[in-house]
Amino acid sequence: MPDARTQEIAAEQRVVDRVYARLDGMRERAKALAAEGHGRAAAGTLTGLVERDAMVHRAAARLRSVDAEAEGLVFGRLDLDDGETYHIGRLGVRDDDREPLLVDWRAPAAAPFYRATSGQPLGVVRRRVIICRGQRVVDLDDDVLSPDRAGELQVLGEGALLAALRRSRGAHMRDIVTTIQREQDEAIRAPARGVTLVTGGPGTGKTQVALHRAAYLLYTDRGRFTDGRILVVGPSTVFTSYISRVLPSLGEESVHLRALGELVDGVTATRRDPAALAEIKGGERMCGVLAELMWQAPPAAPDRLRLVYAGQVLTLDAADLAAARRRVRQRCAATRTPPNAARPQAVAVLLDALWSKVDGAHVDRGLFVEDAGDRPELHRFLRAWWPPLTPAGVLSWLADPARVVGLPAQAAALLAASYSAGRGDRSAASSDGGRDWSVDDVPLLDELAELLGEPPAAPRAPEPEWRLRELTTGTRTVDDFVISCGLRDGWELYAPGHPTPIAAAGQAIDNDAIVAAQRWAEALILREGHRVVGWKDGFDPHGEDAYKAVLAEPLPVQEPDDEPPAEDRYLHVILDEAQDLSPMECRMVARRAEYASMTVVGDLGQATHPLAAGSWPELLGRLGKREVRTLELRTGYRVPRAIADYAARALAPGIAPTRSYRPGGTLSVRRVDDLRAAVGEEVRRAPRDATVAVVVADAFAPRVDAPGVAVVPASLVKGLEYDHVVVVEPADIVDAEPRGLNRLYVALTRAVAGLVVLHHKPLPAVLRG
Ligand SMILES: Nc1ncnc2c1ncn2[C@@H]1O[C@H](COP(=O)(O)OP(=O)(O)OP(=O)(O)O)[C@@H](O)[C@H]1O
Repeated sequence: MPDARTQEIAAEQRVVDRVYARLDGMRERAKALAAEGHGRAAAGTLTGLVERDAMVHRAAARLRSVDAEAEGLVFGRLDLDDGETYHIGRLGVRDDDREPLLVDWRAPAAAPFYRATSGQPLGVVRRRVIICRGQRVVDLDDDVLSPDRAGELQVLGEGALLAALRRSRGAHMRDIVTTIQREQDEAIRAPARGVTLVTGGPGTGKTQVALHRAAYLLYTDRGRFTDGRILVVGPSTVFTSYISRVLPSLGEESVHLRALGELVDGVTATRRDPAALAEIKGGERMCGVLAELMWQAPPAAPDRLRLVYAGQVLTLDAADLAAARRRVRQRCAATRTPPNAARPQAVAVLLDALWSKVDGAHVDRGLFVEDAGDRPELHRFLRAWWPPLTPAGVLSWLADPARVVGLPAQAAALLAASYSAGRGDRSAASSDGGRDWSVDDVPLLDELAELLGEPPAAPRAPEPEWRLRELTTGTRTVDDFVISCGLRDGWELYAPGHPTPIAAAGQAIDNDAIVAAQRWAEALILREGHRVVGWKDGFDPHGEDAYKAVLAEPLPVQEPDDEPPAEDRYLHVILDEAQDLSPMECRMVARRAEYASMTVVGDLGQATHPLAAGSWPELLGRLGKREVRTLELRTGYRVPRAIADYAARALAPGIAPTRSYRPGGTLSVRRVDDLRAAVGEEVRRAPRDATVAVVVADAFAPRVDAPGVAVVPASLVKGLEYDHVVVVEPADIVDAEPRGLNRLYVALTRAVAGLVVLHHKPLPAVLRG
């Protein structure tokens, strides 16, 4: 006779088997639907159901393939005081009669699984965590909620939580859907609108909350948020790669996950600049530097323009051209025209400047403008003097310190040096590929993209002929389009409301060939946004020799779209490690969050950027967001108590240390003579299947690097965790940058099981004693 526990496991196994059998049925239905092609496109509930089945099936198939080790689809059960029971899983599955077999963990009915305590049972009498390996139930963990245990239970599903915490780290973060804790659940299920700020110390699950929240939002409003409308931003590509499996393991893939260095299309920046440079590039003063820079002459711009007109050689020298460039900028400032849309202004200013060089009152200005404005040599000159600009091209100009306007000389020199020496490419015309941009450059590229405007798709045609050739025969307007055999040879086309012809066909069309003239007029009318539906004879009230009146109707007008293009628009932006954003990075994120609600996640105690905001209101102000609901996570699940207490010595004053839930952990602090040898020894000593990281000051990394040792520069360790961490020479980490102590705090809070601190120099004062 099997014992009670074995029987319970067998009962849960039957439920799990039913769920998988049902999923197989859904797969068959989805396959049949695909085989029928689009024949079943008819709308209706049945189609809706089949679509949903196909979607659930796809998600389930994905869940199974993500991670062979993943806990199964079914992981929980709630027994309620009214006798009802629910099984809870990674997605919702219904049986043939539409009765729920499995409740999605994000559904309201599943909320008590993460919220009920003995003090506040929410109708729950028992919460059960079902532990599966694939499709097999291997264990159960029950919480019986009863009033006499009120106040006793600190965490939900303690057995399952401890088991989860004991599992060794893999290369990727795993989801926590079976063991989400109450305060985490409140943050995950907070309403989507406005700004939700989630704060908490290292290891309190902020990143997990951010990712589970993305999955939650997709569940609650899939119609709105699906197809890449949620953006998750992390600090580095190492970090985004580390967390990249969590959402797929929750069955969700349509979220955009990007590191800060990847927010601008076509750029993948992974390198960070040293603090002094990051401080210059991250400051809002750079907006002014860039706004000045983009109006400067491109490095390859010619400094002389020569044009022969009516036997005269007209020349604009470097000073004339510099003055012309200033005038173009003035004209553009008045109309807020960006440089990439300013070619017409550049043409007009150059023609003005050339006209000022023409000698003789007998020359007609209109004829001069018409002739000179059409000259190929003028347009060749313009292509080099006013080329379309790319953000990458313009940013590279900063390699010349003389171009940096608005920064002290020392900062300008430092900035310029970062773009020379093979970094970047000074040519505006070349493609952006292959440049070694730093993460700190990306907001500058983004800013420039906005300032420069889109380059015109094709070179602008010179001023239309008809505008330059206005007739002086007095005012006439017509009610319809009219082609008229005009005062001069050839045909003229009049448009309703225009006192002068909008086009003249000159000699090119034979006056007798009316059909040819009509075809010519038709093409122009179409360009004006009208369609010709017929021709009729009439008479010209103005008395020209011959005429044809045209019947035309407007082309359907496309309603202007108030909303920006869909691909530019995120509806929710989740920002992890937000404490570290510079003002320029905030501007870059704010552009993407203009139409979005936000979840901002971070820990001021881990702020390492020299320009990091001093408070959350300051950071939210930089993001242009105000209304905010704040949720704080207070319990740490990563760092064992002994290590957390030691790390807290490096915590900035005024910030409360995190209460650690994780048991165990070892800490060792040693002074050694040979750091390299000691590091090697520590790495060899670590358990075979454990993840190990050696964290060192960035500049020190090459000296420790040795075969088999995973050396992580301190600047890249944020957000990551390892079973064992060896922190090498804390004094170097602290001395490397203005917020070195915060950096050290980050490094000391990465270990899940063991922390070893190795030093040769004296320890920083806060760690002594
Ligand atoms: N409810 C939970 N159940 C199981 N594990 C959890 C839970 N909450 C957090 N963890 C684990 O704790 C570790 C830290 O989580 P996470 O990285 O999300 O914390 P964080 O607050 O973002 O940390 P940091 O600020 O250092 O980046 C992870 O291994 C995570 O899986």
